Amino acid sequence: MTSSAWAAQTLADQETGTAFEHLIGSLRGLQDSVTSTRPPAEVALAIAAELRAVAHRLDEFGVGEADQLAGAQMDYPGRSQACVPVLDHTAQSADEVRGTLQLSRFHLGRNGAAHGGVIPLVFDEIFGRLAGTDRPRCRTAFLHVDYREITPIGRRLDFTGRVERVDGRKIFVTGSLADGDAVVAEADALFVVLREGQP
Ligand SMILES: CCCCCCCC(=O)SCCNC(=O)CCNC(=O)[C@H](O)C(C)(C)COP(=O)(O)OP(=O)(O)OC[C@H]1O[C@@H](n2cnc3c(N)ncnc32)[C@H](O)[C@@H]1OP(=O)(O)O
Repeated sequence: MTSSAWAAQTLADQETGTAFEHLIGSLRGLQDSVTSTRPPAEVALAIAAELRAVAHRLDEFGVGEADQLAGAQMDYPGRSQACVPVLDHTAQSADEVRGTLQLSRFHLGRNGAAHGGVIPLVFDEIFGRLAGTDRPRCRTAFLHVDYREITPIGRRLDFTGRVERVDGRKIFVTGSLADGDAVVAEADALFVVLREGQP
């Protein structure tokens, strides 16, 4: 069991946490449904009104960042964060991670290829969790991505991440994303451990 510097600042009771994760799962599904359909105007307008009503229903439960569950539930593969693709870790230590993820229509760029901006998002998530495992909180100073081939949506992809070197506050990491035998993207990044008082 590893501990993360990004561990939840807010722990919900299990019922609340699980229910919130269901809510995020439904939101992910909605993002895909909206992206992959072409409803007639009256249907689109009716659904838009329903979604505004849903959002309004949540208004009374607004909280500040320290109390939000989104992004803070580290026990769930997507940490209840709808912006970031769900990472299913199969191996995880403070030095190395492996796992799988699947991008969906919501992440589409064009012609079956994932949006180019999604790939660094994925690497930042993989690397950020890795760099913060059993270490103090750190932030991405740089993140360099090499796009080797298009990254397909709708297929299970393998990811890796590895801490190559730690030099004082600097943590250098590398990683890859593969579709079967084909490496579709590689990345390297620097994370810097935050000093006291740094946001
Ligand atoms: C579960 C959650 C997972 C998701 C995690 C997601 C993580 C993120 O995305 S964080 C958000 C994106 N990143 C940011 O917003 C960071 C913005 N930048 C900053 O806050 C600062 O520039 C920060 C903290 C990175 C470094 O600033 P600071 O603490 O003052 O460090 P500083 O003293 O300048 O540099 C420390 C060392 O790093 C090096 N360094 C800093 N930035 C860079 C860079 N871009 N390139 C190369 N080296 C760098 C410096 O040269 C220095 O090296 P040395 O010690 O050898 O002299």
